[in-house]
Amino acid sequence: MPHHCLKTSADFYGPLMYLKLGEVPYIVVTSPELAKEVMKTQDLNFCDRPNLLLPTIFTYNATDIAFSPYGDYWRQLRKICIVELLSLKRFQSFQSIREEEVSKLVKSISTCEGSIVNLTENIFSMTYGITARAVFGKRTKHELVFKTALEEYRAKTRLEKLRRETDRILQDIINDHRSSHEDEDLVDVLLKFQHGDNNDPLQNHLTDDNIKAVIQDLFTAGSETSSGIVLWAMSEMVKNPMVMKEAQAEVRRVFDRKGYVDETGLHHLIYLKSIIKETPRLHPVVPLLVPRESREKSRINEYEIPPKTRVAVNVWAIGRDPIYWDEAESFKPERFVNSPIDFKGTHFKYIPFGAGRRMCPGISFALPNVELPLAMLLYHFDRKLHNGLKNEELDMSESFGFSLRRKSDLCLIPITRRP
Ligand code: HEM
Repeated sequence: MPHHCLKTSADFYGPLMYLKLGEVPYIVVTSPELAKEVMKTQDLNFCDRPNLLLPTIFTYNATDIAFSPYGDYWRQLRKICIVELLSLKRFQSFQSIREEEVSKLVKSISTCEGSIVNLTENIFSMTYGITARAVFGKRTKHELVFKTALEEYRAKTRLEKLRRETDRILQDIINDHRSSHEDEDLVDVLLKFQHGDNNDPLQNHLTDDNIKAVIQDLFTAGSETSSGIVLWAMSEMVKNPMVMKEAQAEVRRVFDRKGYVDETGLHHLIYLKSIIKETPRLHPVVPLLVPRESREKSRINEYEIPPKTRVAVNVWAIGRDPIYWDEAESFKPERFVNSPIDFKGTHFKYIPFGAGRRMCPGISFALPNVELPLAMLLYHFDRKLHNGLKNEELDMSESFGFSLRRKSDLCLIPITRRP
């Protein structure tokens, strides 16, 4: 795991390391102070993205939001993303989609009472389902093919063939949207920016390829990451039964009168929200953040940093550093109850969504996709491990790809407590 090796090196060499990978200069940052220097004090210099092979193939020559170079085009896309695609109004409009998809998950698990359920597969399908409906609407017949193609991208196989396949699917989806006008989804919103009647020349010139690049971003960033947090949180609760018990008691206390879980009561779940904060401290799904690149020659402390130096911030190592966290390796959600630390990228010892100009714009979209399934699973089911495995024996090994996933699927036996 690169983030493990880099932590070991940082323990020896210190929180600012300079590496050359072949000809490519890299700095690796492993402290909150230096993370703040890079992502706040000198954010304007370090907010470019490097030209990487995989995103170039995958995201139409890096014309998406996450990998496009800093400049007017990125600024414009980011604005569309924040004001139009991921706005509060838009997020609220997808509430019923989220509730329906999570209820479907609960129903499907209930039918497997007493037998082994692969929660990893189920959670990924649920978040793909929510994202597909939000981005493509109901109209797509391609969801499964698109999802499989993304999985294969993750395995980095048959890249060129896959790129052609996903391109064909996305073009089909765009064409379908041009010819039918049902409830507005995110593809419809993006299409408005092709033929908008506003005066901004850039907004009128989003090409089909630009739109496809943004769709890929929303799909990958929206599904992989949220599923990852749900599964890591559930795994930590299985390993720490007292935490599970307290979370379950809270959810049932809040929702028992109603008899079911919906989004309106989620704000009462103070302890569950702390679990959701504690999870990416130990298991950040983007452990080195998305690489940045410096635009000019600069200095950090007494060191000169050349232009076009790539930057990795080891969020995974910072989250486990005993200098900044008591009992750093233990899963202790209590540390976040009544704590001012939030996801907004202002507390640099805790930046699972990044910080600064390139910070994740999808936080408010992501959180209900994590809170709602966890609350529903805790409300309806108790669970046990199969093969007589003890809680503390649950394997927590990681697999590194687009996001940091569990290496083995999380499989549990559900016991229905609230039908
Ligand atoms: C638990 C869920 C999520 C986590 C942990 C997460 C984390 C991150 C991180 C660490 C970055 C890089 C930040 C940096 O470079 O400083 C990022 C960027 C990004 N995320 Fe998220 N993300 C999540 C969910 C989402 C969702 C739901 C969306 C959209 C639907 C989204 C869209 C994006 C985009 C477009 C970028 C690129 C921003 C830019 O370069 O300007 N993310 N995310």
